[in-house]
Amino acid sequence: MEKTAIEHPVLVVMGVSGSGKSTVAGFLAGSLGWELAEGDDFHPAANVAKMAAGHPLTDDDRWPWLDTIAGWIKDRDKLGEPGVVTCSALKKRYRDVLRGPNVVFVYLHGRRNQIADRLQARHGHFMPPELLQSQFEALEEPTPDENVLIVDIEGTPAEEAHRIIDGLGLKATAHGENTI
Ligand SMILES: Nc1ncnc2c1ncn2[C@@H]1O[C@H](COP(=O)(O)OP(=O)(O)OP(=O)(O)O)[C@@H](O)[C@H]1O
Ligand SMILES: O=C(O)[C@H](O)[C@@H](O)[C@H](O)[C@H](O)CO
Repeated sequence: MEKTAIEHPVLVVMGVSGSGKSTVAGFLAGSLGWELAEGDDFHPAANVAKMAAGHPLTDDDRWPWLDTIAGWIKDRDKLGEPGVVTCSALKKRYRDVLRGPNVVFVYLHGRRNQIADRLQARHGHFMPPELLQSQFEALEEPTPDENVLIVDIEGTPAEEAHRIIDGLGLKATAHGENTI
């Protein structure tokens, strides 16, 4: 996509479980000095329990969660502040809930095997690696008309964040921990 001309963008870092949303969003928000929200924190407890028990969420499980994230995005807009939020946003109709004048999607694209390896190596997270198959089944990749930057999940998280900042024509302003 073109470099963003939006004055206060909210970057929605999206992709299947294990694509690196939380990790990369941390570097992005840290480097840009922008507010960060973790989409997983907006899930009702029942959703987390369901996933932890090995069951994929349904559309009905996801609508209230998406509404909450959309609310966070709108609040940033009202404040005239940029931000970064993680959200799997797997289907086009989920992204329709999140879309807005200030929203730019950043899709972390990777091969299934590569992501499966990362999930196998990840510990202490409620999401079981076995749900990756269902995540790919639900996935409708964003198309170029969706105001999206597509990023391959190659290199270190800091390198990925650097490519995103560059690709969107943004400027890293902050220095310190978790910056690029
Ligand atoms: N660029 C990278 N290179 C190597 N490992 C990475 C990279 N990005 C993320 N990881 C690792 O891959 C695993 C998955 O990343 P992360 O938890 O950020 O994904 P996620 O998309 O937020 O997953 P979920 O949706 O399940 O919360 C983590 O263990 C993380 O440390
Ligand atoms: O839409 C979904 O199925 C969920 O949002 C999942 O993607 C989880 O939230 C996440 O992957 C686990 O951290």
